Amino acid sequence: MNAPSSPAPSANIVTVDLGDRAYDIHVASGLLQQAAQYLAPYARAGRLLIITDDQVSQHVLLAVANSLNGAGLSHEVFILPHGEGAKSWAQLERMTDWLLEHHVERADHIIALGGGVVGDITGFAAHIVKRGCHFVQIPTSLLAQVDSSVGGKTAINSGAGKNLVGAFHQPSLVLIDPDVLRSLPPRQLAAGFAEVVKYGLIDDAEFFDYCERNCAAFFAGDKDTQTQTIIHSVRSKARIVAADEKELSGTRALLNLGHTFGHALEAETGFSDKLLHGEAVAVGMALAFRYSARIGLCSMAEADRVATLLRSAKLPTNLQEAGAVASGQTLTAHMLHDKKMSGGTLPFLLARAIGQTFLSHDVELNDVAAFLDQEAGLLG
Ligand SMILES: NC(=O)c1ccc[n+]([C@@H]2O[C@H](COP(=O)([O-])OP(=O)(O)OC[C@H]3O[C@@H](n4cnc5c(N)ncnc54)[C@H](O)[C@@H]3O)[C@@H](O)[C@H]2O)c1
Ligand SMILES: O=C(O)C(=O)C[C@@H](O)[C@H](O)[C@H](O)COP(=O)(O)O
Ligand SMILES: [Zn+2]
Repeated sequence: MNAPSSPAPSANIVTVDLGDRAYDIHVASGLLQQAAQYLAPYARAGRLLIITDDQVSQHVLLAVANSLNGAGLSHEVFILPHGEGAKSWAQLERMTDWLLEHHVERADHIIALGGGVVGDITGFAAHIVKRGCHFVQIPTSLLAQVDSSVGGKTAINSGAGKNLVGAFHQPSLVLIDPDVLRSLPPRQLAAGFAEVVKYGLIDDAEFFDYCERNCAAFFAGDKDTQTQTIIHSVRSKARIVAADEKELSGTRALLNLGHTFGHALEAETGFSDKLLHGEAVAVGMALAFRYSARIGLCSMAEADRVATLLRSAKLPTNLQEAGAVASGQTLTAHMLHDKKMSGGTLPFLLARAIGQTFLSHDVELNDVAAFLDQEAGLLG
């Protein structure tokens, strides 16, 4: 069901154009105070099931709860522990048991209120409970607002690696209120900015310029800059997802820029708050550009420009800052679990310039390992 919702007068709406699974992303300041207006069509018998985490429940839940209460809608809340460790079989089992105890029905919409962790695991639970129900994304971290809430990649991590058990399952609606970023810790804001910069690096050099010019205002909390940045990012993501929903043609794989390196670093640091996903992606993108320079695809000046912007957002750009100084062989062993692996080879996202990323099928993993040894200072 794609229930109609009357947007707040000032809401910006971006549509993810996926035919009968199309949905809208509403972006507006103060949206959560009006959550009931958007969620009422999804409340079966006047009740909603909300999944959140133990930090978001302290900072954001009240605004949503007040809105629902004011509209006479009841809700039940399931609280995950915060952090990447919650994307686990154990938490998925707890969550699905809870949903079943609360008599979730196939036509129901579960509400994911939180960062990418809450969104990814809730989306996956929605995909499997009763062989598939629906969900609404209310992303509360910058990373979730600009990236994870859009596009329907849902997953948990497995012992073998990142996001290895999951499904494509699109949400029915995405509600983004930039105001909630006020309570987001600065380190988490920076982590989300890495995925923002990614859109510039993929195919939008002009947006990369915008990020350079507006980075200071963004981190100073300028509301207009933050809102425009979020809107531009979700437009990019919606466009790429609509072109290649299930990552079949290579277009959506562009969104994986920096992630082959990044996921290996997250695995090496134990999927913990030692290295956040966005931080791992920042290091991964800097590495992808330096590797592209090493093999003569782009200039080192271009790679330096990427690292400079990431550093000005206080993001790590090398293995030392990531706390993941490991041998090339160790890191490339993690990469063998990458979901892009095909026929025993791993395509890599490389770049000819800022805004000119492409999927290369010619990369030798041994050469990547040698590059990483050099980056780690293990070679002369
Ligand atoms: N599905 C996708 O397309 C996709 C895309 C990118 C990332 N991801 C996944 O998203 C996850 C990372 O997401 P994330 O960076 O949002 O991490 P997260 O969900 O752990 O949230 C970051 C932290 O901020 C807290 N938080 C969130 N919103 C807050 C707010 N408004 N105020 C105060 N605290 C708040 C959370 O409790 C958490 O501690 C990773 O697992 C990554 O793999 C998925
Ligand atoms: O939506 C996509 O497609 C992405 O690749 C977005 C990434 O930022 C995100 O981290 C995604 O989960 C990584 O995809 P995966 O397929 O490698 O798990
Ligand atoms: Zn990512």
